Amino acid sequence: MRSAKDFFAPLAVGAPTPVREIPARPSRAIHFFDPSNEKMAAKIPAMVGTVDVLLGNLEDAVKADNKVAAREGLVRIAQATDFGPTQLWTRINSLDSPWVLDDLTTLVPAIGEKLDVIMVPKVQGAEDIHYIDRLLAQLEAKAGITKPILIHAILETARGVANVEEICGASPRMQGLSLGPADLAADRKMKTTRVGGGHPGYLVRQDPPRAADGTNDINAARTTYQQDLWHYTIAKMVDACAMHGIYPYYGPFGDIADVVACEDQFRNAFLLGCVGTWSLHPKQIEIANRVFSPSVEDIKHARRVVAAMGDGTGAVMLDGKMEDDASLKQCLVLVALAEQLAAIDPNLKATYDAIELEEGA
Ligand SMILES: CC(C)(COP(=O)(O)OP(=O)(O)OC[C@H]1O[C@@H](n2cnc3c(N)ncnc32)[C@H](O)[C@@H]1OP(=O)(O)O)[C@@H](O)C(=O)NCCC(=O)NCCSC(=O)C[C@](C)(O)C(=O)O
Ligand SMILES: [Mg+2]
Repeated sequence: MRSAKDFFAPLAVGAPTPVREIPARPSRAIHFFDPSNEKMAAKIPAMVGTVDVLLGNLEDAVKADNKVAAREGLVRIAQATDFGPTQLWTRINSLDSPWVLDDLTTLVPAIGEKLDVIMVPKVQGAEDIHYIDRLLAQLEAKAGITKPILIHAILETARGVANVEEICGASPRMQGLSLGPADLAADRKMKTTRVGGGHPGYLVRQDPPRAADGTNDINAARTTYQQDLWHYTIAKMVDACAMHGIYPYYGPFGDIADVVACEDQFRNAFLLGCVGTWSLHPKQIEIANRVFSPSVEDIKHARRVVAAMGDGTGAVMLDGKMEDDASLKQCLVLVALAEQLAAIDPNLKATYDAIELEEGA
């Protein structure tokens, strides 16, 4: 374990000083593209400004034969594109793969100044983060990179989930975590065959009604309630991230056609504390942007509570409900998020500004 006083010292002579706080940059949708897919790659420059994060994916979903083309394609796109307010991330290959070392030694010197975050798949424990942390520092120092590249870990093994707290606290570069439901399901030996989302077999059934003779009528029709397979893991991620001042994200929803269930999963994650999710197809960006932006109703209510609470102490009644310091703090989370998003999204700013006008009228 590093001494607390050394935690924020660079891990290589000449590497940039680690950040003390992870910037709260909007990242409602992390949009995945395969830089070796020419049709997809051609669409990326025009997507700048329409999505918070563009992520060049080098790992799974890129064919083994295309790994080099994907890496080189990402370098070309990054060098040729002005990303403006949109962040550029990449997902490198896993640490045990034959490609990851070349991913890092190619990307950092070529586009290190443009890369905001490197997503590391299949992280098992703090040792994986320590390895990337030191290597990035060496590469940054060699290339003269001026701002540290941040690290995002995907939780997609049982060991990773068990070690989630030490992963979050392993480096000042840690930006956040995403759920990797497909690999995680396989590693845990869950009996599912999907990429994220629910399952009709994972349910709770209503108790049987009483029959006339006082016994349970187990043949009566009973409602079933589908449960969320991912609740435990997401909640665990959210706590670990909050504890370390970094950001939790949902992850992929593979049923691209089912936009309704996708929205439900995204909203569950938003309500539980996640700041964003992945988008695998352009149609998921709009869903993510909408779901991970506080609604007009929530902001209206939050601003009323802030106004009613005055100096922030005590308790007041609003619409028949008690509001106090703790509900005020929840409202301030929403108000702060709305302000961050309005700063980069003019449509949202206009929507939130209109609430103020309505209130002032
Ligand atoms: C699902 C696929 C195959 C459907 O691709 P398609 O071409 O069949 O779809 P489409 O509806 O026909 O596409 C319409 C248009 O949109 C384009 N397009 C389509 N997708 C994109 C995109 N992402 N970005 C930019 N453009 C895109 C596509 O090229 C096409 O262009 P066109 O109109 O000119 O013909 C395709 O969208 C895709 O490959 N998406 C990315 C998949 C991906 O990155 N998967 C890895 C992340 S999930 C994961 O790794 C799991 C995890 C965490 O590891 C774990 O749980 O363990
Ligand atoms: Mg995976």
